[in-house]
Amino acid sequence: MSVILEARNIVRDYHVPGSFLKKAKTVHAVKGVSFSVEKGKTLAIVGESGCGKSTLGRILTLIDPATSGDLLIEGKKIDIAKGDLTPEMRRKVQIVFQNPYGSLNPRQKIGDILTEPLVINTKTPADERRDRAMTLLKKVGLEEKHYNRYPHMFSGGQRQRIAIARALMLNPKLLVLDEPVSALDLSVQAQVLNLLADLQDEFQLTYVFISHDLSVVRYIADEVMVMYFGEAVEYGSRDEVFADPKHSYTKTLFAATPRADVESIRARLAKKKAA
Ligand SMILES: Nc1ncnc2c1ncn2[C@@H]1O[C@H](COP(=O)(O)OP(=O)(O)OP(=O)(O)O)[C@@H](O)[C@H]1O
Repeated sequence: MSVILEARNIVRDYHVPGSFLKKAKTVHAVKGVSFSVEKGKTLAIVGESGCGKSTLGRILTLIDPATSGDLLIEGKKIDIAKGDLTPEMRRKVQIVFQNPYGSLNPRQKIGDILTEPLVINTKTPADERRDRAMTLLKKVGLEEKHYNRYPHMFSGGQRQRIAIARALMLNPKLLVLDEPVSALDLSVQAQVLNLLADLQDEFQLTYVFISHDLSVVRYIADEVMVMYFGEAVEYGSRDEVFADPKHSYTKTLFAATPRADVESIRARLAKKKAA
């Protein structure tokens, strides 16, 4: 199995300037985190609000620079302090955000939202851009007629499908999924998670799945990393971590999590394993 992404000792400090009433301070959001993800696999990064998981997700997609550490994409080292990715490297990693209402420009038609990454990053001719957008619309369970509609005409689940299609337009190797289903109803969550599993199979995608929801993580992850105050306190295969959590924080986290109705995801994964 080939490693698509390797993160070595990633650190991110935020310097918060002082004011008349408050002293300046440094927030240590990520404190030296290392992990790797193999092609076609899903690493879930779990932890409660403020543990640094979104910061890490933004570093992986180079939206946010790291203070120090190394990031290797397909073995090639990226300067993450500068975030100077070549267009080719930038295409390899894409992100889907939590909020399907905020992440799509309300003034753009779906066709323009989908083709924009190709306009910005490639010289793909207009007719090919349109063809690719149409193909991906169908792959995510939408229809060609949706191409000329606006985001407000879609439900939350459909908008997240559009955001997933947009992330796939550049044919990436790795998707960072930052709480991609947390804003959706449970039944819609299951549909979107099943879609992600199908797309992963079809395109051999690698996922970094950021979530606070253990019941979702349990069914989609191959590997799990639990973060606590900027540190990775647990890291291993899903079965190991769930069967035998080592850190007291993980034990507390697991004990406090109700099981959600994710039977369809469980069935989908059982089928995948049996195949
Ligand atoms: N731009 C910033 N400036 C200063 N501090 C920040 C900034 N962004 C994040 N932080 C701090 O870094 C820490 C980690 O934040 P981060 O958003 O990564 O956590 P999280 O686990 O993703 O939480 P959530 O799920 O609520 O988004 C928090 O203490 C947060 O307040």
